[in-house]
Amino acid sequence: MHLFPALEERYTKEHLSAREAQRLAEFIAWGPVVFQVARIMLKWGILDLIRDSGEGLTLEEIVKKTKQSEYAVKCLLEASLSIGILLVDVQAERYTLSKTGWFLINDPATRVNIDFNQDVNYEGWFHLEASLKEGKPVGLKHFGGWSTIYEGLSELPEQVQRSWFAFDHFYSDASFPEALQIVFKKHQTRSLYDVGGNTGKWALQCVHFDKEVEVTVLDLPQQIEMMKKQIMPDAEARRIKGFGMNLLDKNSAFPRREGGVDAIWMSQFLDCFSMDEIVSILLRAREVMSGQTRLYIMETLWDRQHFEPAAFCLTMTSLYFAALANGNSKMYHTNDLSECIGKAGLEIEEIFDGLGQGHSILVCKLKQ
Ligand SMILES: C[S@@+](CC[C@H](N)C(=O)[O-])C[C@H]1O[C@@H](n2cnc3c(N)ncnc32)[C@H](O)[C@@H]1O
Repeated sequence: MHLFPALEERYTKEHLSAREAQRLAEFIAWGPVVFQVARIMLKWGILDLIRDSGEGLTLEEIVKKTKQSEYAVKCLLEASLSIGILLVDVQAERYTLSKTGWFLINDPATRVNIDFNQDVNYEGWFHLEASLKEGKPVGLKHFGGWSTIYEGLSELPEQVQRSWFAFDHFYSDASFPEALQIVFKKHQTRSLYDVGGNTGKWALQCVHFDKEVEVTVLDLPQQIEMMKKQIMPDAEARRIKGFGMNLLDKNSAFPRREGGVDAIWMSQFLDCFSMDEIVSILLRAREVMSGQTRLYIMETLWDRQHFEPAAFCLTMTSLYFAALANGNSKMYHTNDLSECIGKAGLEIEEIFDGLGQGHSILVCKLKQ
């Protein structure tokens, strides 16, 4: 198995002493409440108050400022010491932030992940085991009876939608500026299919970046409706079309365009499907490709991360796909996607790594 160096260093040998390993085992055993304590410390503003205090705060001061009970604050502060997000001065009995506490407040990725896990995943993960056994998102049922989360996206409760979109956009938005350079500067792109284009964010960036390109967003019909509403106010949106289709339906073909299509763009899209489904989608993409067409697959491939925490987030995200999203997809390893690409009669021409929060772009063309 090929891994980028930071992952090879971490995942191939033991780094912990026996004591550290035992502590980590307990950290895992108490994982759900570790998460909840940290989340509440953020939500109630206790971490912010402590950060802004300069010399730290006492229990009494925090009780007064938050107007929560002494019991509640005491439980949270003591647990926060053990979790490692606070430090205490034993003489003055003042609490200050640890480095980890600082990251909880300031790292945007961590904040997005906390909201995503609380609002979208937390209850569903209770059903992870059944989901893995059945290959179905059993954890989705408390939101609705859809077979995948994508069918229900437009109907999810408002807060759940907010956290879902914030998670999705956080990762892809950061990569769009570099991706535009790759799609429009390296190749002549006058027409582009944005497959799984969601709210039309990338499509809008394309029509602003290139004054001639015509974009067609392919997505589920209900998503296309949402997308159209979102892009409507933008004058350049007249060069964006929507095409509603269910790509899980093997008979659902990509639209044919007179003169062919220069680019097919799939960003954070193929991770929504099993490997067999990916092959089927790529085979249908291939039908509308010519020798000039390039297929750009932008994914967060877990093995290609320069920093291990990013790989950690991705292998955990796979379990959102298992329990909530569809029960059969994941954040893939490069080898998995290459296998699908090859089976669909395509080949990888070039790979760009390290975009935004850890995206890679696989540029593919028809197999010679
Ligand atoms: C994770 S989002 C990616 C959004 C966007 N491309 C980005 O990079 O942020 C996946 C998209 O695929 C769409 N999708 C999922 N299943 C689909 C299906 N069976 N047919 C068509 N589109 C689908 C979803 O509606 C959603 O817009």
